[in-house]
Amino acid sequence: MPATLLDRLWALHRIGPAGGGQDLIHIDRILLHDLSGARALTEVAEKGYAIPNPGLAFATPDHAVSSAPGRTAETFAKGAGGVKALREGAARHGIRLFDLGEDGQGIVHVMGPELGIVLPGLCVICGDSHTCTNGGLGALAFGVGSSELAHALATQTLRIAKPRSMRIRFEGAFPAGTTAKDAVLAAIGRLGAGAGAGYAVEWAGSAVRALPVEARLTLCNLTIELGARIGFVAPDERVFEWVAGRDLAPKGEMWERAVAHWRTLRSDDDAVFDAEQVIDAGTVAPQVTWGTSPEHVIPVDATIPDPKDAPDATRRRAWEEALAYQGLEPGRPIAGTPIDWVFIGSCTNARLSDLREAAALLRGRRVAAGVTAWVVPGSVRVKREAEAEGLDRVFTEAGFAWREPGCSLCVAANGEAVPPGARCVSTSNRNFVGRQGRGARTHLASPAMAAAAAVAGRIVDVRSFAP
Ligand SMILES: CC(C)[C@H](C(=O)O)[C@@H](O)C(=O)O
Ligand code: SF4
Repeated sequence: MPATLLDRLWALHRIGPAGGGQDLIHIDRILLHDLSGARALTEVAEKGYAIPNPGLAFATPDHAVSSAPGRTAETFAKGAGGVKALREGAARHGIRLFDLGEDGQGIVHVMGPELGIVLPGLCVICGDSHTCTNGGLGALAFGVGSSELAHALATQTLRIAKPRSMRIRFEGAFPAGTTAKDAVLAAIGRLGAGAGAGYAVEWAGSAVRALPVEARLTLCNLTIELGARIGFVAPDERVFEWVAGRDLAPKGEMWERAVAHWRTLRSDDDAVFDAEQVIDAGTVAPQVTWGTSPEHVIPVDATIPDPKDAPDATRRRAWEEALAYQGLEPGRPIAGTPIDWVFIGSCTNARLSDLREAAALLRGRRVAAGVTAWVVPGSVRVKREAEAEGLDRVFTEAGFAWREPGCSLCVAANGEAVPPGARCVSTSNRNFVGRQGRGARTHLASPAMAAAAAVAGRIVDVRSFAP
């Protein structure tokens, strides 16, 4: 029987049937952050659970911590309780914590792959919907609730139904100026924000195989915005090279054995998927969202859609509401829309390669008057590596603020927010109503598009900006 990569990953972790159509599966790594991770550790304490394998869990604060230079857990007072619970729970059980100011701290989905906590083929959970990011390394990774986290901490298992399989292939080559962010936004735009519900998505095709590893993390990051909890790319030699030498990656003889195993993690050529989509990579232009769902996305050289053209009444109403919230008029080009803020950050686009792409656009240029522009590196490592290359100076000389690692304006859960009515081009993954602050208007785009917008003071086609 030909097998999909999902079949293989599932078979590697399935312990047996758990009733009700669910399986009991083994969990290899558990990641804990200052919101859901702190809640899970509190639940563990309340229920009196033991954590038999603390070496398989890792913690870091990222969500409700200030990104201001010199920040501590107390800088954002409302977040301090979560950080305290994370610290106390980690210390009590011997779970490794990458704390504020320490090497390794960062957005949980950035630091996990970076430190080799996440490896190809592992089953990874975190109390966070963007855990699917880790699929970029070929891991089976998904978000869970904090009670499930507590259960997994106590038992190293979870009950879950095997999802159906969907393959989305980008065939051909992406044009110049098109990034993984544009590819996944375009897929969500064409297929819809609910298209992946109930599926695990394997991102495949020649254009995906050609993507660098960090771009695959970006691609998988937005799988949840397509409605699928799980997304992955079959791991290949590029991934093994990227993982090699990381702090917790296997070494020596164990490395050789691991790579031999990882090479088996792929779908058979004749595997059959429950659903399959093929997108011509050559048709994907740089994207920008206009509305309040990631599916409200258009190529940057397109016009803002008219609700009259919506495919049904539900979407017509949604489009009208989105345009009203965003303060946009249908039928006008999205390029040229004046902006107030730019945010380069988040688990989508705050790795070193993302900062390099943005910095390449900014050398010798200045942020437009009236635009507030922030870079929030994804982790302490990203920040240090960027500083070693002088990227921080490129950003600050252009007029960007260079801040401390965390989620920051992606979710505005740390006291930082885009002001009401202000328009922000953001490299994050969600443009929901109020996501970046009450009344804030978000336009999702790639790091290069965000940098170009900062310089122009308006939404602009990155292809008209020669580096
Ligand atoms: C706060 C957290 C649980 C949440 C998530 O699950 O994704 C956040 O990270 C987000 O991106 O909205
Ligand atoms: S950066 Fe944004 S999307 Fe990623 S985990 Fe943090 S809040 Fe969620």
